[in-house]
Amino acid sequence: MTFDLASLGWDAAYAAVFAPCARPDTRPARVTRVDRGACTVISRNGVERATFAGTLLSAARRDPLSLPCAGDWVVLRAWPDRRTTVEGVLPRRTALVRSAAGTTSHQQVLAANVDAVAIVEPVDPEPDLARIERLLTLAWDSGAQPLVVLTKSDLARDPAAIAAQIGLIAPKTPVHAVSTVDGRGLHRLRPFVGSGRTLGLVGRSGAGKSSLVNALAGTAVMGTQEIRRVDGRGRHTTTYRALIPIPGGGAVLDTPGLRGVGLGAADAGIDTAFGDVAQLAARCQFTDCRHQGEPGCAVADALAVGELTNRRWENWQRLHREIAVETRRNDARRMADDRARWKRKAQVQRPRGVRP
Ligand SMILES: Nc1nc2c(ncn2[C@@H]2O[C@H](COP(=O)(O)OP(=O)(O)OP(=O)(O)O)[C@@H](O)[C@H]2O)c(=O)[nH]1
Ligand SMILES: [Zn+2]
Repeated sequence: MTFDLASLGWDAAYAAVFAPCARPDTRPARVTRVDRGACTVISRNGVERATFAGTLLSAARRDPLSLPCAGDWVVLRAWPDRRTTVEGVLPRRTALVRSAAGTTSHQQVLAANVDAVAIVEPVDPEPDLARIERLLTLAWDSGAQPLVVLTKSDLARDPAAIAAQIGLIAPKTPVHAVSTVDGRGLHRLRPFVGSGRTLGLVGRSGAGKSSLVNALAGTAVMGTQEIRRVDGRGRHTTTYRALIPIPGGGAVLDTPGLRGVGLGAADAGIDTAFGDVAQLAARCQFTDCRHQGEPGCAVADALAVGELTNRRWENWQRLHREIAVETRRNDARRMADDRARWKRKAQVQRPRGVRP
């Protein structure tokens, strides 16, 4: 069986980056999931399992984000003893990165090389606006096009009205209400999983991501919550990320239900996700306005007339603080890493028996 990698997004630009690694025993592949220190990939030969090359593992000690993750294009190598290894990861075009809950210093790539990121949020119970804003910030920072998918719209009386409301907090972002029960709205998502295109899904556990994957892929490829509930372990979340090819189309990349999503250093995302607030802030009389009662503050004026809600303003401030703290922490860690590296280097270079 040969698999057409172009349907998964392989193109001339990826081929050009891969070219220097092209050898009779190497081939390109896309990672569909990572678990237990190895990964499942799709190459032209179809689905394969591969372990990580030693060079990859030692690079990961310096930069954990460099390890392969779902959606990555990688250089696969076949060994005479039938082992298959991942030798390298091609540069990511987009990367959805979060800071793990609690340990904000630990970052994790949730999805690589997705063209669009769907923030999946149910209409019932009521959508959580702060969570949507947080995930939009992360999505804009990834480099991919965000969209909001409101699931379970069969449970709402007026899903179009809810979508319009969400549109107000999601500048430049399409908002689609869908239902996997009656199928409404799903056709609007088709273009995002057309041939060569990959749609990433993020959202809390139970938002309806697995059901969406099944509806888009046309088969029950992902276990939904109902199925997992009977496995007796009481676990409700998808434990692995998975890139799933869509028959006749591209792919969808599901991520596990996220509880705490730290923003990391997603400063590039926040100005777009909150484009309206950024524009307001730029209109303040003083360029260094802190929007805390200074004269001529456009933010204060907008809050006074209700053009900007207190809820959105407070969330913007919260997310901004979080990014600032994380950026400082990252800088401090980078400096400590650099110092440690220099120290090691100095020890290696110092001739034996010579004391400084
Ligand atoms: N009424 C209705 N229920 C839905 C719809 N989509 C999903 N559900 C239900 O919502 C629950 C959660 O759906 P899942 O698809 O498992 O949610 P998930 O986001 O994949 O959850 P995790 O795998 O834990 O991340 C299940 O009981 C589904 O049957 C929908 O369109 N309408
Ligand atoms: Zn101001």
